Amino acid sequence: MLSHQRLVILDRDGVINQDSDAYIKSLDEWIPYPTAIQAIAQLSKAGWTVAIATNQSGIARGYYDTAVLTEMHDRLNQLVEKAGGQISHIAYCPHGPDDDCDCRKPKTGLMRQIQQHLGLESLEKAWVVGDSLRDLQAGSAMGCHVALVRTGKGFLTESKGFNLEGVMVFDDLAAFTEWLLSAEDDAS
Ligand SMILES: O=P(O)(O)OC[C@@H](O)[C@H]1O[C@@H](OP(=O)(O)O)[C@@H](O)[C@@H](O)[C@@H]1O
Ligand SMILES: [Mg+2]
Ligand SMILES: [Zn+2]
Repeated sequence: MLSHQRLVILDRDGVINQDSDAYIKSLDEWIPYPTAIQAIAQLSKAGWTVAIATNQSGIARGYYDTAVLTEMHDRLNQLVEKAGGQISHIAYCPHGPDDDCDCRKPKTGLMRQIQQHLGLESLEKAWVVGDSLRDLQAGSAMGCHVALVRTGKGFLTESKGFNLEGVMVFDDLAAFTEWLLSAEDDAS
């Protein structure tokens, strides 16, 4: 049982890699933010557990399949491991908006999958970092701390406004990571 919640759950598109309104449909279209890869490695090296919770409705829409998604996630894991870090679990929702599944954010099924995979009693005190309101809603529903990044759809999400308490806003994942690790230093 992982005792304390030094856990960060990341949204993928728009946080770790560039997003597109045309979906990320192939390995060639999956373009990571270099600073995000470094940030994930930094979190790992500082003893944080990193997991990912991502909606992938492009599968239900027929734009790509799970084999292509696996190629993207293998590349992501390679890059993070090469930078000295690791990703503990990638939870994805392959369903579409009309499939009424339990896992499409803002529902909490992906978060609960990560919780179960890590053997945690709760996700309270874990951090959820996303670029869309649904990411923050899913995290908030699980009692997590939530942070919005301005990359991907984040700037638009911020400009639209949201009625969620306690959302911290950062320019990107690197800025969130720098804040989190320095806040921890100050507290120690
Ligand atoms: O940000 P995460 O959860 O990692 O992934 C988001 C993607 O699955 C896609 O989600 C879609 O939303 P709809 O699924 O069509 O509502 C659109 O926002 C696309 O632009 C985006 O690439
Ligand atoms: Mg996103
Ligand atoms: Zn689903």
